[in-house]
Amino acid sequence: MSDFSTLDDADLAGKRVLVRVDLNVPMENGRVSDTTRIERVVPTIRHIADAGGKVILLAHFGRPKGGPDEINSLRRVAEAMIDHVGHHVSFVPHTIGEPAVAAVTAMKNGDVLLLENTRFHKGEEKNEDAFIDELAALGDIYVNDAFSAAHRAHASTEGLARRLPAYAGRSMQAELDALTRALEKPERPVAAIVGGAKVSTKLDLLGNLVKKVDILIIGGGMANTFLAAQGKDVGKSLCEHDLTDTARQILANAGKCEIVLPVDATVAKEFKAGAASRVVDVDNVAPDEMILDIGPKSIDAITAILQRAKTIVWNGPFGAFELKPFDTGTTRVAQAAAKLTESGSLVTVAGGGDTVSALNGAGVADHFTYLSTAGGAFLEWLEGKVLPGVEALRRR
Ligand SMILES: Nc1ncnc2c1ncn2[C@@H]1O[C@H](COP(=O)(O)OP(=O)(O)O)[C@@H](O)[C@H]1O
Ligand SMILES: O=C(OP(=O)(O)O)[C@H](O)COP(=O)(O)O
Repeated sequence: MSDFSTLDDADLAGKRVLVRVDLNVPMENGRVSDTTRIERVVPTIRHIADAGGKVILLAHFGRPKGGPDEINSLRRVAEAMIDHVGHHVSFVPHTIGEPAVAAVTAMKNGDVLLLENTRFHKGEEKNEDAFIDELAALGDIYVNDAFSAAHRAHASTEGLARRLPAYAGRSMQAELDALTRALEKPERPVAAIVGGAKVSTKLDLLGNLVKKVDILIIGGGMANTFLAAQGKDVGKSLCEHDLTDTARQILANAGKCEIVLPVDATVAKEFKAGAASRVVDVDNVAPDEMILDIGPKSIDAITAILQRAKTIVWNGPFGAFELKPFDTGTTRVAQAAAKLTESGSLVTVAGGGDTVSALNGAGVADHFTYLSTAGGAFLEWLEGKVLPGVEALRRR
């Protein structure tokens, strides 16, 4: 980590420290359902607070469209943080402007304050100078502890690092160290598992990923788009029909990489826990049904691949794991991977807010080689891409 200044290099006492964290945590019924991302930033928060700095947390939540909304407010996340941080975490429902300035001005050394969702301002995702200026006015120094958002060149992940003295936080350091250690020279065959729901933002990655891995296993909503690209009727499934051309190109240009798609699926007519479901081959999904998980034949095929792989990298669940029984595919594959890790025959690295939540739910999180907080950022790092949030921290 000699490329970066870290908290060990920073003079923190009395300073207003803007700390970018990733609090884009899974929520169920209005409550944080997995606290991994919160737990991972606690060492940085405590270090700054204990050194007498004022900790001003910046984070995004969800993908709000055009301004503030209650569902994407960080208020409930602030409440969930208090148990973990061991300090009171104040919350102000503003990111910039007079109320944010007033809240920062009232802080004492060692206080922790969370500002409202940075994405409530269009300048965040556009990385606009005017928004960077408003954020920079709230702090003396900047710390980035959000590796999982480092693939975004946004004001709070990239712009601020160019404006203020910038440091890598403890979690940022730990992620880069752990991923480098586990995956710099991976034992082959390497299998990547990519599933989940962020099809449009992750599909493009697969074109490069097939050049890096020996086997690409596609699941979740991502697989539905590939099945549609093969001309199958996926009914009401989560599917990006306008990306089927991209999916077809990825299949056509896979080269030596073996691409594995589900052969069967658990389908239902309703997107809810306990919905009446049936198992069908992927050719037989009815127009009013949606694929909510992979089926037993697919689970067997994937666990057989794990037996011959030496390394797996995994982002994105195989199904809508929050709704039982549609967690079955993810849980069964995760349990098989954990067993092989324990026996020493497989290195298992998984990442992503929901993926980690699913693996925690499956009771295997402690048995994987490494769990990253990052999903998309982890995949981009794996592709060898420059991550803007990491790049901006490098000493110049
Ligand atoms: N077949 C499916 N249909 C609908 N949603 C799905 C399906 N498979 C997976 N998902 C959803 O994908 C979400 C996680 O995707 P994503 O955000 O890409 O993962 P991560 O946060 O780990 O990077 C979960 O909320 C899960 O319910
Ligand atoms: O949850 C995140 O990414 P992930 O789902 O790929 O793990 C990050 O907070 C980035 O969110 P974004 O994909 O809306 O930019």
